[in-house]
Parts: sequence; structure tokens; C-alpha cells
Amino acid sequence: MTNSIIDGKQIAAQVTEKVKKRVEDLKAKGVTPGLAVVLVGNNAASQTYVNNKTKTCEKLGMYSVLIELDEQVSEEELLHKVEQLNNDDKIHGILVQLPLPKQIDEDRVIAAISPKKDVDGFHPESVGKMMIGQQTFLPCTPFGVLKLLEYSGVDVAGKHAVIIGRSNIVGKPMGQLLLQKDATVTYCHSRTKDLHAFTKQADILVVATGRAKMIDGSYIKEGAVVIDVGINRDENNKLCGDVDFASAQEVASKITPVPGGVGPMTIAMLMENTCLAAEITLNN
Ligand SMILES: Nc1nc(=O)c2c([nH]1)NC[C@@H]1CN(c3ccc(C(=O)N[C@@H](CCC(=O)O)C(=O)O)cc3)C=[N+]21
Ligand SMILES: [Mg+2]
Repeated sequence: MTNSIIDGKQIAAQVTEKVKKRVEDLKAKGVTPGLAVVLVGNNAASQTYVNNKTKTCEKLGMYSVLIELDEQVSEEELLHKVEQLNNDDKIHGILVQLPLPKQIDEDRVIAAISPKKDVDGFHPESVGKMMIGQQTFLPCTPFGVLKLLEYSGVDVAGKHAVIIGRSNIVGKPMGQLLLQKDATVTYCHSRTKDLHAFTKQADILVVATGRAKMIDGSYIKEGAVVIDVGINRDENNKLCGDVDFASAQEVASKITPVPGGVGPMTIAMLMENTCLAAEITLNN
């Protein structure tokens, strides 16, 4: 099968180039889009993503602040920080990096973020609006996957999209967004019986299981488009996805690599959302 690798890094660069122009327009009107990233504790992987976010902000001429809190921080202190950021006019987007330590109730923290600054699209108000197709911030990873498909010329309408994973931040919204694009959507998860039977019917297979190289070529229909949302470390500590790339690319028509696939798109969409948040304040 002649297949093509979907170059997420290159598509992300195209997306951020457009964001950069919007940032310039905003600055000419006296507004610099600002993103606050709150990082609790010092998980090495989280640090990498956070650094990527901060670097990209700088490249696009956006303002960014990184707030690092101790692993032991109380929920109250974190909520107080979020409230400060809600009231800070220089900040248009707030991202509290997940997961949070166990003493903190994630749902409470997410609900405390102003929906106007919810550039992750995780607030219940944003999720509700997304469900009913109203304009809102879309969660960056599934939004990025939609863009990848669009830029790769994959028409979603009428296709059977199978999502493996049902998290609130990836799987669930991914299915909703594909449904809005007129795909026929099937959700699979860890309790699905006979996973092969479902995945083998997928025209578009989105894999978000969190298990390294779990999905090999045997799960994939000839010519399917495969989107790998996973980020794991393999036995040699090398970055890898939830898809076994080598065997999957033998059967897929298009496939995203890890790294260089969905990850860079997640960051690009965060920048787009932050820019949008700033534009909305200007128009109000
Ligand atoms: N509130 C919140 N929002 C998030 O969006 C969020 C989060 N919490 N917690 C963690 C996950 C993970 N995430 C990634 C972002 C970029 C890359 C990325 O840039 N990946 C690069 C390489 C990364 C590397 O070298 O480790 C790539 O795939 O090519 C990966 C993962 C955002 N997340
Ligand atoms: Mg927790």
C-alpha cells in the first residue's frame, strides 16, 4: 500500500503562521494575546509540553507566563491562583496542566477557570456548547486532529470513524467533533469486546488508549486513515504512540507519526484558541 505520513509538525507550522498574522493585527490594535500555564509539581514529561507551549507563544509574539506550584500545593491555593488569572487583563487564556496531584479535585479547578479564558475547552460550559454545536473553545487535541484531517484532504462526511478511548479530554470530544462533520462514529474502550471487529471497519481510526504500540496492523482496514494520539516511552525510552507504526503503515493509507503528529497540532490549536480569546475581548 502506498501510504503517506501525515506531517503534524509541518501542518502545525502552517496553522501557527496564520495565528501569527492575527497576533500582529491584535497588537496593532493594542492587545497582546496572553497565555498563563499553571504547572503543579515537576513531572519531566509535563515540563517538556509546558516548555513547548511557552516557546511557541514567544515565537508568535504572544505574552506567556508560567506559574509553577509545588507538588504539595493545596486546592485552595491553586483556586486562588486561578482567580487571580481570571482577573488579570493581560491574560486571555488559562491552562492548568493535567493531571493534578491527588489532594486536588480537578473538576473544581476546571470549573473555576473563567469560560472566557478556557482555551483548553475543558470547562463544563465549553463542553456543553461544543455538544450542541455552539461557538466555543474546542479542546486542543481533538480540534488539532480535525485540522490534520482537513489539511491532509481527508473528507470525513459519511466515513466510519472509530475512536478508541473515551476520556473527557480526547476520546469523547473527538467523537462529537467528527459527528458534527457528518462521520458515523463508534466509540471503543477498555471494556469493548472484540475490538478487532470494530477497528477493522474503520475508515478513520483514532487511537487514544494510553498503551504503547497497542494497535498494530492487524487492527487496521486496508487504506484506513490512522491518527495516533498516544505519547508513551517504549522499552528503550524512545517516544512512541499507541499505534505500532511499523506494522500499521503497511496497511494504512495515511498515518500520523509520534513524535511529529498530533502533539505539535495540540500546541498549534492552543495558540489559535488563545488568539481567539484575545480577539473576543477586543470585540466586547
Ligand atoms: N490542561 C491540559 N491541557 C493539555 O493540552 C495537556 C495537559 N493538560 N496535560 C498533558 C497533555 C499532553 N499534551 C501535549 C502537548 C504537546 C505535545 C507535543 O508537543 N509533543 C511533541 C513532542 C513532545 C516530546 O518531545 O516529548 C510531538 O508529539 O511531536 C505532547 C503532549 C498536552 N496536554
Ligand atoms: Mg486529582
